[in-house]
Amino acid sequence: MKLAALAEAVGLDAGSAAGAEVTGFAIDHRKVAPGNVFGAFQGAVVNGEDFIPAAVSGGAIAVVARPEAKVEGAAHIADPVPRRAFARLAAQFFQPVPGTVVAVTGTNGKTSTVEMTRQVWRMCGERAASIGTLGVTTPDESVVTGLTTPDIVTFLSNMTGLAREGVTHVAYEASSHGLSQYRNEGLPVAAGAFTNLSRDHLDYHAGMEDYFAAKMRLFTEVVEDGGAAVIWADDAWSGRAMEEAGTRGLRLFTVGERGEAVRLLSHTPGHLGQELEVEIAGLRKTIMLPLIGAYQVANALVAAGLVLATGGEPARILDAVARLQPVRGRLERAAITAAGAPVYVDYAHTADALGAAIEALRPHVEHRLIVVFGAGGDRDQGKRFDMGQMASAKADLVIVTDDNPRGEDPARIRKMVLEGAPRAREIGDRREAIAAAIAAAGKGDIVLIAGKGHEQGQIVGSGSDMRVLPFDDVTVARECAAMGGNE
Ligand SMILES: CC(=O)N[C@H]1[C@@H](OP(=O)(O)OP(=O)(O)OC[C@H]2O[C@@H](n3ccc(=O)[nH]c3=O)[C@H](O)[C@@H]2O)O[C@H](CO)[C@@H](O)[C@@H]1O[C@H](C)C(=O)N[C@@H](C)C(=O)N[C@H](CCC(=O)O)C(=O)O
Ligand SMILES: Nc1ncnc2c1ncn2[C@@H]1O[C@H](COP(=O)(O)OP(=O)(O)OP(=O)(O)O)[C@@H](O)[C@H]1O
Ligand SMILES: N[C@H](CCC[C@H](N)C(=O)O)C(=O)O
Ligand SMILES: [Mg+2]
Repeated sequence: MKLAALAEAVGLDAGSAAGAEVTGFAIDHRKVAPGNVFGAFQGAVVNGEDFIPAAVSGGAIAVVARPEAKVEGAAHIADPVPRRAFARLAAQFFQPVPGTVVAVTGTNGKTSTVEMTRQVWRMCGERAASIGTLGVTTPDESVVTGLTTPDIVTFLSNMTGLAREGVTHVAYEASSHGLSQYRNEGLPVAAGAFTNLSRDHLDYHAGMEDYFAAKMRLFTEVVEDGGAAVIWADDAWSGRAMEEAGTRGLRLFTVGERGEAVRLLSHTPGHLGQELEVEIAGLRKTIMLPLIGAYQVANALVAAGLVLATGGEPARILDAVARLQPVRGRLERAAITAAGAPVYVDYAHTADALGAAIEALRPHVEHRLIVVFGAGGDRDQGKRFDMGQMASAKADLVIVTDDNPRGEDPARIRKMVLEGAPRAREIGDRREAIAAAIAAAGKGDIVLIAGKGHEQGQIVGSGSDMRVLPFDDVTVARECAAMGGNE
């Protein structure tokens, strides 16, 4: 493919490299191959512009960079927002892509929603995939990727790979990091969904407004013209999200008790799931959702909204929602203790999520709800106090432990959590904390182990000292439950 053709399609000037043949795209100079276009971006750690000479010696024919960057020996495709220009240009190269692509943003519920969207599509007969924290899940396999949102080159090449495998429908997770770094876009996105907004990632974003603005790029820039916005209507930020989508002229699909496209009329928690009365595009039906917790209703219905917005049939969508399978590490029932107390593992790692996970279990608790959790190191510190406070307000026994301390002193992280939960027990070692919770649980109690969900390791140290110690909450819960005994 000639660079001129790719550039013209997105209104960029290929300059001296117009006639050159493009062989690929790279954002890391170490990955540049002859004939590649290099994206030089100012990053959080280093300035990619410093690697322009190395990229050119590696064979880059053109460099997408700010107008003020210095490029010699290759064409300079100058743009004040180089990450965006690069995404648009690269998307011209990575073809074909699946015909129906949707994205989900929000503080909590993205992974669950993309996974449920994939399931609903599959049950409606489509070849569907999802991309997010759990990796890439296709009709044939599931591949763990490590990051929720990969870099733009990996993202677009994954999309092309999926299209070549015959996947026609993809739901992907658009994190605020991914959105603010233009890591997941360029290709036509038919619909975007917003689940909710609450405090997280304020180590990276300047404040809640900045965090919200990053998420809103999904509606203001990423979704294609004439596309749809699916919005959970019952969140404090929903009104503003609707305004943003409305200003852009997107087709609005609101979901929830206040939703119009997908309205939740009632939900009654049962032992193994919940009865939902739902109205979707005028069709009213009562279904059994085979999952517990109000938050899973929200995610299931936003998934239904996405399928509806991309042409799904209401009756088939509701049948599919009634057959949804649990999402790994989201209120996953891991074990039953010797005393008969169920143990759940959940990925709640914000105060809001912790509240939602505890509330999900509350209707099933006869006696006490025991929660074990910690907070991640080298991440938003302000959420720690809030998480402590939420847990102590809503649970009966709180045990504060470690969760990926990374480069921080774990005792200091726990102290910050404990400031919000002064009556909590502190047990740093996560296995011991889980064992203590399980030993303390009697008949009628429920244990919730929060924060790690599907994660397979405890991340300790940073930089060259970083290690991932194998750790799986579900396995540890089972081992501790099998040991039996009360404290
Ligand atoms: C803070 C952050 O998000 N950093 C991400 C970001 O880095 P950056 O652009 O700021 O990169 P940088 O390291 O400063 O480098 C700047 C540029 O120079 C280039 N470079 C760098 C070094 C070199 O030798 N040569 C070179 O060319 C880099 O490729 C980059 O383009 O872009 C990189 C490539 O796209 C990401 O791998 C990296 O994620 C790091 C590893 C990370 O830990 N990110 C986490 C916080 C994250 O993004 N998490 C969210 C989940 C959040 C949620 O679920 O809510 C996610 O979406 O995964
Ligand atoms: N709709 C929701 N409302 C409130 N809390 C939720 C909702 N959905 C999920 N949660 C909570 O958030 C946790 C994480 O859910 P999920 O993995 O789907 O979210 P995510 O947005 O992908 O998270 P991450 O930002 O880490 O990728 C769940 O385990 C649950 O505790
Ligand atoms: N157990 C985890 C959850 C992190 C979720 C991730 N999406 C993020 O905040 O980047 C931690 O705090 O380390
Ligand atoms: Mg996720």
